[in-house]
Amino acid sequence: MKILTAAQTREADAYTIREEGISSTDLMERAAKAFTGWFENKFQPSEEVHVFCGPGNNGGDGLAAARLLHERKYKVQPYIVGDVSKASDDFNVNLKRLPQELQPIHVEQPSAVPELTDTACVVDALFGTGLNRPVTGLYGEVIRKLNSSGATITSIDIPSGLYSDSQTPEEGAITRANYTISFELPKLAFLLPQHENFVGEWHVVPIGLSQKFIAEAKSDLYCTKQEDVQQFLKPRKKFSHKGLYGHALLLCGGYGKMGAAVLAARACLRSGIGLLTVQVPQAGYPILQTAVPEAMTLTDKNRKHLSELPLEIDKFDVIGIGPGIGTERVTKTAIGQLLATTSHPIVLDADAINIVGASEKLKAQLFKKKLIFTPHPKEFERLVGKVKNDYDRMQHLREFCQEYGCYVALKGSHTAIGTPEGKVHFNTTGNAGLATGGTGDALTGVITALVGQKYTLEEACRLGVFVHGLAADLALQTVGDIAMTASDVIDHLPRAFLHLTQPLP
Ligand SMILES: NC(=O)C1=CN([C@@H]2O[C@H](COP(=O)(O)OP(=O)(O)OC[C@H]3O[C@@H](n4cnc5c(N)ncnc54)[C@H](OP(=O)(O)O)[C@@H]3O)[C@@H](O)[C@H]2O)[C@@H](O)CC1
Ligand SMILES: [K+]
Repeated sequence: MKILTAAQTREADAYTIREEGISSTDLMERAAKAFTGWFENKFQPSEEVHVFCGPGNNGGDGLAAARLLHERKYKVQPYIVGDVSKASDDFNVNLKRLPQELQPIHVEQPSAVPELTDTACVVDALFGTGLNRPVTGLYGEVIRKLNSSGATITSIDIPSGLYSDSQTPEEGAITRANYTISFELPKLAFLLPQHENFVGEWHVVPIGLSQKFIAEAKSDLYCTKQEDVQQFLKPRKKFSHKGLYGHALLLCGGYGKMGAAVLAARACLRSGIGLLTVQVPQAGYPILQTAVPEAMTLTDKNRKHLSELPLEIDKFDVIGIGPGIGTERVTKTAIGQLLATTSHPIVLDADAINIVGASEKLKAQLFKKKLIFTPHPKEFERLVGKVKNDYDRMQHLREFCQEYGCYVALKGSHTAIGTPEGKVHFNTTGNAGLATGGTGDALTGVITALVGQKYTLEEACRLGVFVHGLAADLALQTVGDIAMTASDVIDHLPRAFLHLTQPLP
């Protein structure tokens, strides 16, 4: 699914109106119906609903929604905030459509906003994608009052004051929504962690914008949805054998961190790899052989740390390296050798990333190799330096991938996958249960397995991150996010793959 800018969304609206020959008022009615459809499923008619409308089409949506909710017997009070002498045409049409008994309160002073109780619902329709400067003055005061009220806030299209696709200036007030109901496509701002407290739980509702326009619109930004990964998921063939599904090598584990190797290995096996060899320091041999009997185990000559590469390294289809390896000198040397001597696709995680990030010499060896990095934000900063905010981080992600010709899965609640072409794919599965040790090791195993099965590096990243998050979402139903462990995620990988191959009810 593509992500468009606010300007492109306006063009999509205009194009749809032209192509379909419908009026902009009808499109607004569709949007308001899509919004109230969601709202009615969430809130009871017994709730009092306060709808705050600004002067543009977002305010027009608010007025239309107020009318529709009133018809469905909600106790609705619309508010018109600020000077609306230059309000949009569709705002004015919907103002006139308000029934006699639904008269709006005009808010010209912040004091006109009533004290709202914790049980009140607020619909925030002050500004949408037409926002063109930071929100200050009366509108800013109103937003601050709503934010501190304790009412449950649902924003129409986007929290008012939040810029859709660039950094909101510090002086601008932004609604802190509990829910955001966005039309047709998500906005880039929803996918960035710094906006979590403004956007709340977000949902996209379709309003029938032109699919032709969206397909042709230029964008490097995407959301990965289930139907996207299902398009390239490879079914298992009937007449197949393990040799067809790749032989992976995992270079993982260190003294006190053999668990990382166990988790990566178990996740790799649960993601369809044909054969798996794990090389661990000597101390890890009995652990691996006992905990993961399906994997072949090689031992390093070093008892505690990764210090060498296997002799027959060429026989492997893919190498995953990093979980639990530490940053000893001998390990740095082994990584230097790996980058210098092999042409394998390599998945680098954890301390493998830290080691590369700390050495200009190693970085110089990254160019034009088949590499996937899976850093969390701190590890990513070790690769690219300090970043200022989430937009800056995304810019660095694109530049790093373009410069080195590699893939980076930057982990977060919407993991962002950068590609050498400068595209970014945001993931849409996963939950807070993943914020626990070992889930990253599991992801390394999953992606390594997919590369081994000849998925392209881009497919392996997108499918790997998606299915790993989906496994966590399925685990959520039985263990919840507080108790979730990396092993729970791995244990749910089979159901996650099943869900993709034969969707469950
Ligand atoms: N197009 C369609 O058919 C459909 C559109 N839809 C809906 O329309 C929304 C976009 O509507 P929109 O383009 O009218 O912009 P919107 O966000 O309401 O605000 C513009 C107004 O705000 C003003 N203003 C801006 N910034 C300001 C500030 N900081 N402080 C104060 N004022 C500020 C600006 O005034 P001006 O800049 O002239 O002062 C102008 O009056 C979109 O999000 C979706 O909800 C759906 O119904 C589907 C069909
Ligand atoms: K809004």
